[in-house]
Amino acid sequence: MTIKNTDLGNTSNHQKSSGMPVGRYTPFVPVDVPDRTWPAKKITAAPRWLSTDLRDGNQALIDPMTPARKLTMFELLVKMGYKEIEVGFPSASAFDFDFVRKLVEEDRIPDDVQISVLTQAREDLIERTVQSLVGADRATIHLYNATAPLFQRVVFGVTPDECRNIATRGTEMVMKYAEELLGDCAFGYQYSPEIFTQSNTDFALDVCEAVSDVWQPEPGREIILNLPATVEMSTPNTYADQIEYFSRGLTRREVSAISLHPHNDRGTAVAATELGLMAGADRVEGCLFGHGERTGNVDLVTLGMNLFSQGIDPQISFSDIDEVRRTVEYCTNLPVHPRHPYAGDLVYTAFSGSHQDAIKKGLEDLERQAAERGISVRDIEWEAPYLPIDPKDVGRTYEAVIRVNSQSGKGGVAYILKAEHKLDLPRRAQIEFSRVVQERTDVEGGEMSPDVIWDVFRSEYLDRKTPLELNSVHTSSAAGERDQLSVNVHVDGELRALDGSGNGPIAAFVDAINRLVADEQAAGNPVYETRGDVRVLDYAEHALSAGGDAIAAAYVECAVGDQVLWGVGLDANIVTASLKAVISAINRA
Ligand SMILES: CC(=O)SCCNC(=O)CCNC(=O)[C@H](O)C(C)(C)COP(=O)(O)OP(=O)(O)OC[C@H]1O[C@@H](n2cnc3c(N)ncnc32)[C@H](O)[C@@H]1OP(=O)(O)O
Ligand SMILES: CC(C)C(=O)C(=O)O
Repeated sequence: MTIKNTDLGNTSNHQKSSGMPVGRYTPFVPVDVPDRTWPAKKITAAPRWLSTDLRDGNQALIDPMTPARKLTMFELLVKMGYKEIEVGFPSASAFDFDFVRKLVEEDRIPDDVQISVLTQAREDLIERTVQSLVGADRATIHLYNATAPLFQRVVFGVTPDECRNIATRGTEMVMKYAEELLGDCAFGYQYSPEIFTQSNTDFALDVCEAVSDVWQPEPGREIILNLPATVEMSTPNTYADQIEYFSRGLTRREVSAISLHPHNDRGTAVAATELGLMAGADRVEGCLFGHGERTGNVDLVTLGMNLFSQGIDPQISFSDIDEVRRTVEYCTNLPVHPRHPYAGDLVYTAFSGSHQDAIKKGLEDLERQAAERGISVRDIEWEAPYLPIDPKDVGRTYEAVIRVNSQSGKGGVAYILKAEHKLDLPRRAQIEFSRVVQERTDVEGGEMSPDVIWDVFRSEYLDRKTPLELNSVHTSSAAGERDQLSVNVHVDGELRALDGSGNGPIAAFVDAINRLVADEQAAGNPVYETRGDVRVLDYAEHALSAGGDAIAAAYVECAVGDQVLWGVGLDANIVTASLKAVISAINRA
């Protein structure tokens, strides 16, 4: 045998330069943490969450939320369990200011919820921001300025000392106006060295220490130091290194909450957040479904559900994920992607045959275990192929789990017949019917809905009335004797009385049919000339439901001449169901 050399080029992997201007980009330089400890850590509890849907999420929308939509979003967040909610940038617009006023004046903030508001470090904006909170029982004022060298040079035109000064002066002004205007309000303080990821970590730490010197955190008077990956710069481990480095270097650590605020520029915000938590962060800021500037803030739904799927309570309820999704779509006017983790339309759906087969077996295994242990499936530890969580835990249904198109196999089709119609087809019948479905999907393309699958099944197995249709059945059997059977059958529309005998009613019925064919052939009836003998090869039956008036399903595999086919019969009487199944196979021949 000769083996052809399939090497297409000189390089080992056949790939060629893209020709794209890669030389314009420089790799990120990570902070050096050779003795990092975070890789060995585990996340064992939910962090403190802050939703910034109404601020970072809102500022990035094509159509910022109207006051009514903002209120709907606020109420959703409260209902889900968020206790820290950034409600806006009050100095940005009358809309934002008025919304905060509405929450305060209409007493819409539950006692266990802390709202926060964002401001630049500019005196007029700080004063206006604090004014928006007058009358609030508690609130957090969040101040930011950029510490990254690029921003110092290009945006602000400041030296590092001046940059630090913007932060400390801003903090002083927040304290001044809050003390002047907020009376009894228990106000908290949050500072963000913006573009933390692009800043020198030592410098960001230095600015945060200076800000803390002004705020003077102590027990009962924490400072939140929020370290934004305003732009996600590199692989998630580099963010975790920055967080561990910062956390270790920070003084007054026990009275400082280290907060993560990741964006998703590289598509790894969720991973960066999880590693950041392992690196010691206490708190996470993000948006539902990852709304927010550019590629979005980190997605709070994925983060929360990732915890849930590990057996850790996210302390946020996602039990009606579709309601959460619908509300967010309404408020943001943007759709959630069908493949969005945990919530997308397609994420609890398998089209492909091998996935459907494995899921069907997995769900059956859970049912079997539940029956053996005498408990509900909902109390069984979840373990199912391809499904990281039970769709029912987020209010989705099994019905949507398996859907059928041209990529589907017998498992999916069988699952739908079982889930929707309680029909548990024998394996070879599954294979046969999935071919029938495949022929349809190959011709028509697209998805075949459970209703259409059922129509196809009925017309293929249950609704055929020619050449035979059962009219009535009489059987008699005595111990040790063969069953005697008399049936009235419509044969091509004409009612005929047939008799047969055999070991059991099915054998007796087949005998009756074979006698009919033999008689007609002997009489020279051309219709029966080529009709072969009927033989039963396999048989299965089950009840469709429990109880005395249950319907029985019978499946009979018959050889009709040289064809092998399955027939299906449904009837309240099991004998009638079996005979109908034989007729179903014959009518299909
Ligand atoms: C990463 C983030 O998401 S940060 C939040 C960003 N969100 C928003 O900006 C939404 C709301 N913002 C706004 O509506 C407007 O920016 C306003 C109303 C707050 C301010 O508007 P303007 O006064 O027109 O200023 P503008 O936003 O253009 O800011 C630019 C000026 O502010 C300075 N500035 C920007 N950020 C800050 C800051 N955090 N602290 C102090 N000064 C700042 C800039 O250096 C610049 O100064 P210059 O005019 O002397 O060059
Ligand atoms: C204001 C800060 C926290 C911000 O939104 C960011 O840096 O992305």
